[in-house]
Amino acid sequence: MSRAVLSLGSNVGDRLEYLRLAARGFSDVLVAASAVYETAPWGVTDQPDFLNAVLVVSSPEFDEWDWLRRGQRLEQEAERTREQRWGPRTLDVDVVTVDDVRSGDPELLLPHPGTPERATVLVPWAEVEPEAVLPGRGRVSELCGRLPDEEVAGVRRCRDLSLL
Ligand SMILES: Nc1ncnc2c1ncn2[C@@H]1O[C@H](COP(=O)(O)OP(=O)(O)OP(=O)(O)O)[C@@H](O)[C@H]1O
Ligand SMILES: Nc1nc2c(c(=O)[nH]1)N=C(CO)CN2
Repeated sequence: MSRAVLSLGSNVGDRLEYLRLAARGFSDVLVAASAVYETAPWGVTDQPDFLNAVLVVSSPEFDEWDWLRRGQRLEQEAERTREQRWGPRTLDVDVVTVDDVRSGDPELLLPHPGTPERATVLVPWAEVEPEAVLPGRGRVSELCGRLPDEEVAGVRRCRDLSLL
């Protein structure tokens, strides 16, 4: 049995359709889906804005590697290519947490190390799980509160779009 938090991102092509492809790919194990957010790019800033969202998923059969593999299969379905670190992509599925699992394996770092600094993950996650805790780092809502205002403001909820 495991429960995972997944971050979805897209900034190439039909961004909403790619996020929906991912949501459909997890529909059998879906617990909750956030709203869709339009977000300013971080890392490589000279690229189009992203759509981001978070899924909470749970399955009696899955371990952390199963979540990673299913996400990677969906990235392939979205014809994702790997050209540049932090560069444009049709679909990114990151495993943010799996229960309290800690992993230093470079193929699956858990919790995902970028999480405390990424408003694009923390804001949608706090929306679906207001009491959530990032293992070892504290409450997600408090981590959000520590980010610079302009980063949080760069994560804009799209009221006219929905994942499901
Ligand atoms: N928690 C994780 N979730 C998803 N992939 C991970 C995780 N930890 C390590 N990886 C590994 O990261 C590798 C590269 O992933 P990817 O190209 O999506 O990185 P990125 O999205 O550009 O950067 P970042 O991981 O900082 O968001 C994959 O081969 C995958 O095995
Ligand atoms: N706003 C935003 N910026 C990014 C994102 C993302 O999901 N959202 N993902 C990246 C590579 O993982 C690089 N930059």
